[in-house]
Amino acid sequence: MGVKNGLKLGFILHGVGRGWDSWRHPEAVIDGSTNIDLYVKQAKIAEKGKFDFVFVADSLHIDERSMPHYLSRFEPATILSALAMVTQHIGLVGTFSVSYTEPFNLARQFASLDKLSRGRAGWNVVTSWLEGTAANFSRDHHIGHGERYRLANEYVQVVKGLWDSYEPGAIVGDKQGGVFLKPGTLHQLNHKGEFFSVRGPLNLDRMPQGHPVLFQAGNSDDGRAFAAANADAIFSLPRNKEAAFAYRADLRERTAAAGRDPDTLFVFGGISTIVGSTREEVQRLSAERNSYASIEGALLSLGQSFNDYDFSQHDLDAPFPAVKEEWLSSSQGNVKTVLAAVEQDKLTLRETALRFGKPMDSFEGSPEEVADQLQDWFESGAVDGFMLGESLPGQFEIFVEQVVPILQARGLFRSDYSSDTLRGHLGLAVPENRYVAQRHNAAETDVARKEPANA
Ligand SMILES: Cc1cc2nc3c(=O)[nH]c(=O)nc-3n(C[C@H](O)[C@H](O)[C@H](O)COP(=O)(O)O)c2cc1C
Repeated sequence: MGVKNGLKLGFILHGVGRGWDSWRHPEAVIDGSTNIDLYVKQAKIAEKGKFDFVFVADSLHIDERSMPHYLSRFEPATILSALAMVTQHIGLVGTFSVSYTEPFNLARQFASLDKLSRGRAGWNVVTSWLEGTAANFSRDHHIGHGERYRLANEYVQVVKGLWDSYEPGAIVGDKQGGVFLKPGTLHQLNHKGEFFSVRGPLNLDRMPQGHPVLFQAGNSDDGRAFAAANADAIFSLPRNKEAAFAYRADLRERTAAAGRDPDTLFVFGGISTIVGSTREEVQRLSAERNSYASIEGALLSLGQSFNDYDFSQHDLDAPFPAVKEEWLSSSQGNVKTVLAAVEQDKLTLRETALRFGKPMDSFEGSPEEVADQLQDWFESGAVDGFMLGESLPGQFEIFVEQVVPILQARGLFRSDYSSDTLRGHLGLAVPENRYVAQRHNAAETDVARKEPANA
């Protein structure tokens, strides 16, 4: 099985824990989300397990009701740069919002991270879903949903243009000849569009991966269209295998319709695992995990996608509250999924919170049983890989020690890294610099004109 078609694994670094109540576990590290030792430890475990990447999620607005992990956490580029220095192979993926950054700054940050890590950077492109974010960035209003994705499309074109500012080998440093920069190899972008006006060039030469790997995580219609046009990978939170299969099939169709090879967009299903050596142990661990999930936490978690809506003001056992128009401007894909289920199954608020207001779903069982489920989803085309979150402290290490060797023995997952870059792990080509490509194309057209094919 080639690299490109092999199972792919990422791990989400979630400090104090994923969920509103996870911090109460006796082994949860209270300052975990700003604890460099914990991040280093987990990144090293992921690298020992030959994972493709670790992932640092982000958002830019909090209040007292935010998830504990969100309340105080590392800024992604900073922590990923630190992790680059203590790991050698693993990919380093971080979230950055197009709605609250400038393309020039972001292009520079990721080119820096790619150089620091020698080709391991990945950017999770998000548009930010929380209205309150605007007030942290000198704005009166958050940008509307459709406009956010229009902006995202233009933003990505700008950063890709900036990343191509330098042709490969532009800085020759010829001391004898007195030539530092090869003439004609540094280019201005001169972009003028609906949202951005950026001249360039970027003040950083070509990075090892050409462009970092692009991830995206919005699953609204606009989000999927954006991924199909621009991304190398997309995160999803599948509720079951059928839903995951339908989601990936939809993405593959959209990618082909956008004129791309569907095998170049990987779908990562977000799941966690509970691994035990006996059925009783699995049941005990599962009950332990559930004991750190309160209905209050579930309501807060549900509210997160609805622009942090406070569902606790409604009767838990009454039908789900009347839909508010503004919810669709928030995390639209998640909101539509929840509302469709509410409509179909006539759910009460409590039932909705219990179904959707929880951290990632889990695969549970012995190491072999968990490996079986991963294999089944992968081989039935429901996912290209998994984004693992930790269900209980210590479970990730158990996964690496007990499940990964089974996946390796079955030939599903790499036994060692065969590349040093994230693109290499995923089997993705390094994009050709646009100016070099233009010259290649012009040369080919020239040859074709001089040597017309025999009629
Ligand atoms: C595994 C996973 C990780 C995500 N990480 C982030 C993140 O770090 N920041 C963010 O704003 N959204 C993240 N999202 C996406 C949000 O949950 C949300 O769906 C999205 O921002 C809204 O996009 P949409 O309106 O296109 O659905 C993630 C989603 C998944 C499944």
